[in-house]
Amino acid sequence: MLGALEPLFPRLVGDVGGTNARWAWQAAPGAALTHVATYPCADYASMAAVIQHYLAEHQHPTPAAVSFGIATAVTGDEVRMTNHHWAFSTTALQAELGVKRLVVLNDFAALAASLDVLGPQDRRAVGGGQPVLGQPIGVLGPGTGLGVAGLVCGRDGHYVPVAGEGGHVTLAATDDREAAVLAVLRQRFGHASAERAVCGQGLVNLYEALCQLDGAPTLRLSPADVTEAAQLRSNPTCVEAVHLFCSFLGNVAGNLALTLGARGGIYVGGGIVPRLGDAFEASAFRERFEQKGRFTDYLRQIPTWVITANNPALIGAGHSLDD
Ligand SMILES: Nc1ncnc2c1ncn2[C@@H]1O[C@H](COP(=O)(O)OP(=O)(O)OP(=O)(O)O)[C@@H](O)[C@H]1O
Repeated sequence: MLGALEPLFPRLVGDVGGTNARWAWQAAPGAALTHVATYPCADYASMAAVIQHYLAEHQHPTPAAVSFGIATAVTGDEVRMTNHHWAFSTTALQAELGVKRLVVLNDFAALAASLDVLGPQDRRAVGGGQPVLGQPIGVLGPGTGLGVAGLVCGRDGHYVPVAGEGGHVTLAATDDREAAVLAVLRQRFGHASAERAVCGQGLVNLYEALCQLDGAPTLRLSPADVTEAAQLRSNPTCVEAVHLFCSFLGNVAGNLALTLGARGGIYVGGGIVPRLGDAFEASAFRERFEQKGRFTDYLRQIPTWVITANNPALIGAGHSLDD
């Protein structure tokens, strides 16, 4: 029989994406997370280096336990990031840090692990629908990549995160313009996955595909340039790129809801959607989420929320040390 895990404190919890590594400290059971700090991954040679930098900067002792979510599939001791060059062995990292317990999990599994404790103040609804208690929940979020995970409820009422690599599912079109854009992406990448359109670089890919289709000059733009030009309405191709981004995200979110039977709701996380502001609510996201033929009524009942809580994945990483 499995015994309960010894509660180890103090703890370091983290959320490591392709661009940013966020860390926080939890001194004792039930204590709030403190010393939340974000570091650009590109500034550090390795995972151990950024952790040691955080601990030194905040003058923390060696923690008893460390848990972090990371943007990749975690399938064994060797962990290699999808959108960044860091790779490490979990056992070697634990030895290097000198901690009693180290938990490494997929970043969206960590985010999923926080969802059942989020309250109405931690999310903003986009569209209608009501959550059904005890039913599966889905979460997806465009950032450097596109993270996707689920949360399913066991017979004891306890929710368990399900990690997957749903960002790499094949993207589908819902109209002729999307089909034309997909053809360009397929030509360029071979496989046009959801992540090729629905992430930071995806915004740029969409913009460039539209320029190619329309025979327009292609500017060298960053993801932030695309959303800024769309917000200012200074570049119609950028406006359309953001429109397609939201449309594809709605389509993928609807697919996730159908696949999981996510009548507990779908959450949208990641760094990009909150930056779109009100434009996201006014976008095609919800319409595309619901637009699934004979299952439109089913999807209409499912709420979709944008996560507004600060650093929920850090809370989820902490929960993972107790499970
Ligand atoms: N204003 C903006 N509009 C659109 N995209 C932006 C904006 N600012 C930054 N980005 C893009 O957001 C992405 C980073 O997202 P996020 O902050 O969620 O990072 P992350 O957690 O490291 O990512 P991930 O977990 O997906 O690996 C980058 O691709 C960046 O170019």
